[in-house]
Amino acid sequence: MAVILDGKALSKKIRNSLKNEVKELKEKFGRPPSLAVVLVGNNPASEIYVRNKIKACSEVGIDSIDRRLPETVTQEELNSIVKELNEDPNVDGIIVQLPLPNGLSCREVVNYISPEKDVDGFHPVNVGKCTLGLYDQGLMPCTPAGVMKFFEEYNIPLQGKNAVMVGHSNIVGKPLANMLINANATVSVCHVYTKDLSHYTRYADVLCVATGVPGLIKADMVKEGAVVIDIGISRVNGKIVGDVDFEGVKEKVSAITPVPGGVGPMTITMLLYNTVKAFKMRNGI
Ligand SMILES: Nc1nc2c(c(=O)[nH]1)N[C@@H](CN(C=O)c1ccc(C(=O)N[C@@H](CCC(=O)O)C(=O)O)cc1)CN2
Ligand SMILES: [Mg+2]
Repeated sequence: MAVILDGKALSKKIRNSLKNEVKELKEKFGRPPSLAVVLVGNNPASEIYVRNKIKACSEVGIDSIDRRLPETVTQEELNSIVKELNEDPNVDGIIVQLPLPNGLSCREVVNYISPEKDVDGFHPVNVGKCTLGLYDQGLMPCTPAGVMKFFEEYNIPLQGKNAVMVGHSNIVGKPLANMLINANATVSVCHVYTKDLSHYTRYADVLCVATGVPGLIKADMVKEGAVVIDIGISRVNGKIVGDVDFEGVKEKVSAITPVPGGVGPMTITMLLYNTVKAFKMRNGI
């Protein structure tokens, strides 16, 4: 029987300890950590994620600033709002919810965020620190950092294991592949152009999948006893599903994340974690 890697339970545990830490920081510094969330336009999924982030902040005592901007905002206006937030001493973390509407460059605006307030870990300075394994010196991207927390919590060894990352996005695939390399796994990165995907996936002791293709990974594509991390989220007939055929694959593997309730909640938990970390780093602790 596979162990179901429970992102809700792990999130609860981390959020409880953050709540205590936030209380102490507030007593010591006179204000709690604060997160600014910038949302452009009205993508319904983004609105839900932003609402969940703000609610999660308030549950642990983190202040939040909700900046809603119309779809018609220009790149210059968006950049200058980020600049304002960079200069606001009472703001510790800044995120720009993705995806942005067509015509706005995500890379340009992310490059405007001060690296020390970049709690998504998307700025090139933080990407560099992630690649170098300098985790304590910067802010690491939330979803990959959340995945690494599963390995820690469930004592899943990585050293010398064959790890396969399916998906090479800047926000998940590339940083997670680097974190796995830093943990001394032997890492292969596959993506939409990979020929014979199952040649790689069948070889994986640890299989991480972040493609957004529902049900891409079937039972015959995974190794017996593997650990499977499903980072995909799609809506199929109103139901939220991952990239892995959970029902089939769970019979064969030693551990697997469900969707929903696996990696998703950890993304928001690590955002809270990074906001507290940014506050502490900005206050010299
Ligand atoms: N600026 C950012 N934009 C985006 C990020 C990000 O980390 N930073 N990641 C995704 C969306 N995302 C957070 O923003 C996110 C996605 C999913 C979940 C989550 O908890 N999923 C639940 C299911 C929730 C549902 O859809 O009902 C789960 O898997 O259990 C949290 C955060 C893209 N944009
Ligand atoms: Mg994410």
